[in-house]
Amino acid sequence: MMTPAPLFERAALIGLGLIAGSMAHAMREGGLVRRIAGHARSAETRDTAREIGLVDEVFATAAEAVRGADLVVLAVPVGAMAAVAAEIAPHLAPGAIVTDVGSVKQSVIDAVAPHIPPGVHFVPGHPLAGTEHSGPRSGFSTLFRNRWWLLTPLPDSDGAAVERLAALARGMGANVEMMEPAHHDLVLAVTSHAPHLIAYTMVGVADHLRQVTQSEVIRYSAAGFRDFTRIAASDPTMWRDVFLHNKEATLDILGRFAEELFVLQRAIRMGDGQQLHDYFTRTRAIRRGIIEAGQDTAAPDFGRSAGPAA
Ligand SMILES: NC(=O)c1ccc[n+]([C@@H]2O[C@H](COP(=O)([O-])OP(=O)(O)OC[C@H]3O[C@@H](n4cnc5c(N)ncnc54)[C@H](O)[C@@H]3O)[C@@H](O)[C@H]2O)c1
Ligand SMILES: O=C(O)C(=O)C[C@]1(C(=O)O)C=C[C@@H](O)C=C1
Repeated sequence: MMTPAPLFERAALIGLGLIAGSMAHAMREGGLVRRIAGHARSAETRDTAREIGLVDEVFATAAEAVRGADLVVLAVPVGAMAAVAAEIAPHLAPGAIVTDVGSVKQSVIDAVAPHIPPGVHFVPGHPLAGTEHSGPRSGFSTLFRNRWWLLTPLPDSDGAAVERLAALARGMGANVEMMEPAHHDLVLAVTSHAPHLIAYTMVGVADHLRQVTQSEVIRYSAAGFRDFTRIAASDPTMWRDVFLHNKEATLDILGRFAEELFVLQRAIRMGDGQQLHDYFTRTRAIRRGIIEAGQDTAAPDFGRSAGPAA
């Protein structure tokens, strides 16, 4: 059988961490891109990338990496997108597709779009897949399998560029959907950003209790809390940037969360077992609905946390 032609001739991955690394593995495995160039700021990351053969060529500057690329992927923390876009702008090839994988969309669009020259297509995106690990050794080819890859094209985005990028995401095993950037940021504030902040907080509370009681609180943690510790081990720079760049939506959701928490707190104080039971019955149905719809993307066989450690 003939192997289909690659979708892109030359990809440039800017930032060689979990997401770029996983893309490199998946693009190679699927024969989706002919050559892959990469840029990392630190010499240590560049050396590691060369040592493990993560990409075909490694460059010390983003400007060099994007030269001649028909696909450019910005895979740096959200707060670094503007500076990277400004640096690469004069070096982008005409007709190139620029995308990003940032966890927040509107602020990335505001930061990147003004730098994109005419004739270059910017199509923002976000793979809903990750682990608590980071760095060039943490990527693995199955990360995106059966996960969503949301694209948030701009009103004037080129349809053919959007479709080519969607084909790339599908080639890596993802399911592609289009979404408005502001809606994306609200949805992710509920499903990802606020939960991460809650996990960080719970682990902080347990650590504080450990200090106050001088006891091994965390050592005896049960499964539920262990899941919190996994999430709370996620990259500090990435998550600092997510909260600073999805401020309004996250604060809105945290406000709603606090209201619900007070309702349950009151039910416990009042001994209102019926209210607690009704609430938990409703949330159990939501989880069961997700599983019945085949959307349990948290299952281990979808690669969540299954990748190598950083
Ligand atoms: N980790 C996840 O679960 C996940 C999931 C989906 C999307 N994302 C998004 O993907 C992007 C990358 O995240 P990751 O998990 O791969 O992080 P990572 O920490 O594994 O990799 C990021 C890389 O970017 C580099 N970097 C930082 N600032 C830079 C700069 N100014 N110039 C060049 N390189 C720079 C870092 O040194 C690092 O190598 C982020 O925007 C994040 O929001 C992450
Ligand atoms: O599994 C994890 O470690 C994740 O938290 C991945 C996760 C998520 O919240 O689902 C984290 C951030 C992203 O932008 C996308 C995916």
